[in-house]
Amino acid sequence: MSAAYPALRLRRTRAHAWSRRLHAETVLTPADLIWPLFIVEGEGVEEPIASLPGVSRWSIDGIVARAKEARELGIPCVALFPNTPRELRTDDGREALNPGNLICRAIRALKDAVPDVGVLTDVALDPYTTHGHDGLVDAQGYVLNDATAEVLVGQALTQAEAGADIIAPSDMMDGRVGLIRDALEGAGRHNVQIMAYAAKYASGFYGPFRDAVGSRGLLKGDKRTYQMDPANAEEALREVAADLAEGADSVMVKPGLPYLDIILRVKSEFQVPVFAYQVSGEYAMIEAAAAAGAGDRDQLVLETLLAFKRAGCSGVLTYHAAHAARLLGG
Ligand SMILES: NCc1[nH]cc(CCC(=O)O)c1CC(=O)O
Ligand SMILES: [Mg+2]
Repeated sequence: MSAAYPALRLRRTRAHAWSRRLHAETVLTPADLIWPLFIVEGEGVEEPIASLPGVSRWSIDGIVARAKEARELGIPCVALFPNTPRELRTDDGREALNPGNLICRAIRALKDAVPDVGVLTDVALDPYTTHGHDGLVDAQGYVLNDATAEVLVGQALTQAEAGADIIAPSDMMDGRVGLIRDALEGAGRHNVQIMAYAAKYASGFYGPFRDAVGSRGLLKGDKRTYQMDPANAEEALREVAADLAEGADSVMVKPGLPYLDIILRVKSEFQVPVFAYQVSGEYAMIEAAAAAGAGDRDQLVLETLLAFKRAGCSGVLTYHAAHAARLLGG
């Protein structure tokens, strides 16, 4: 028997609900959530995504409705991902630069109808290319860094001109954050933020997302020459340091749960706003577990989201955002 016992009873503060609330070290609120939304052409369209049960692609009117729902629920920001029509996808992804493309029309509609909800946009070419890669590929299929970064600058400016509040480069090219920051400053867009997908891993958890944006069947090979090796943690700190030095306002770790150690290390090393992306495969895993009766859905959702807060995140991108906000009384 320990000498401290019975004076030390850690169970004492857990004995009542009011006391557990009083002693909670971390809180999760709707304000911690960013809601990713998939856009499709048309009017009044909702297309359910089979590998992402409960998540749909919406035409722009539906996206506006979701953003109004976000505002009601206290969710501060939505993230947009277009499913570009197949005939507009090219080897060079040039549709990304079209000011009238699907995502730009959605941004304008949102900033017009729901200006007080933040709009985050993904910068990468994969929803626009015929090969499904995030950048330009050479004859050997290698994704070119500097040539891609140049196009991404144009994509970022196009989104910013349409009204995007947060530019989120998810491509993992070296140097692109600095180039995008310079271009935004040059265009007078001083208050457009950059949330860098700084530590983004070559993950098996992105499958349902690629269905959602329509790139899965197109993707040639994998993304291991630009996304990070899951074996590496120190390299994630270098990635974060580089993006911060280049002007990122916040950094992201992606996927989420398998990389909680990275979140913790990034937060302790840099003391900057860190976000996690609880990605599509993680969402699907929770839904599958709940459907199989392996766990209670609501509890799994709130417990995993709270874990990101505990690890040091300022917020989380999650497909469960609306559901979680409702559970939290938003
Ligand atoms: N640049 C593309 C991008 N932006 C966000 C995700 C994944 C998000 C998810 O799985 O929910 C991906 C997929 C990828 O890198 O292949
Ligand atoms: Mg980098």
